Amino acid sequence: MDKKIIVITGASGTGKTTISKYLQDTYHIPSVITHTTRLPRDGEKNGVDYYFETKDSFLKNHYLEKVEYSGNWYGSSEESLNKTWAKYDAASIVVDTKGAVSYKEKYGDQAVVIFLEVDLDTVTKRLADRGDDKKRLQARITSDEFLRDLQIPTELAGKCYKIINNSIKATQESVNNILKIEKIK
Ligand SMILES: Nc1ncnc2c1ncn2[C@@H]1O[C@H](COP(=O)(O)OP(=O)(O)OP(=O)(O)O)[C@@H](O)[C@H]1O
Ligand SMILES: Nc1nc2c(ncn2[C@@H]2O[C@H](COP(=O)(O)O)[C@@H](O)[C@H]2O)c(=O)[nH]1
Repeated sequence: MDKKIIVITGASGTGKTTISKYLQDTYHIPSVITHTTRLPRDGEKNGVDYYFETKDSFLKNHYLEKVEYSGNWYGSSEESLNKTWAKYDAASIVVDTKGAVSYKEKYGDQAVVIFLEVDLDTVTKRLADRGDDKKRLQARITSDEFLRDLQIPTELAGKCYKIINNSIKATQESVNNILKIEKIK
């Protein structure tokens, strides 16, 4: 079987991490851990949620793609993906839409892109309920990157699955169907 990378994208708070956890828990599809210079949120652990980096240590790694998002750097490495593919046929990764475009361009049909959409009021409430710091939340939801990621980028038009993540149950059903269509599980 061709190795697959399930690229989960969409604006901050649309449920990308929730879906990657669902893939891990239900289908044993592991998530490729990415690197960031942002500080950990309550409960986040180094090597589990992210590799947390300083600005200096971030620059020392080699990335397949890297982006600046709302004032912090994020990057993912080809080496991490290849290590995961050595053990599993499918992996997932959570990235912004710029990262998703990079994966689609590099991996073509091997990259199954899922774009999550939630309306602005709902996503703002979910981020506040998640416990995001009020000042940072305000900066994030007004950032160019957040506003850009509310819509599918033109490069991915017709090349990704869109799920409107209103109900978690319905979203999980949509994910199950995508895995069937893509013959992943
Ligand atoms: N369908 C849903 N209904 C209600 N709450 C949801 C739903 N999906 C996710 N959530 C909640 O919304 C919050 C944001 O979800 P999550 O952290 O998965 O988003 P994200 O896209 O990974 O965000 P970020 O990019 O900022 O890391 C979480 O508290 C999560 O539990
Ligand atoms: N292009 C990439 N985007 C990434 C990567 N790791 C995470 N992300 C995305 O950044 C924003 C902000 O994340 P947060 O955890 O601070 O809320 C979000 O859209 C992530 O999906 C990466 O390596 N490359």
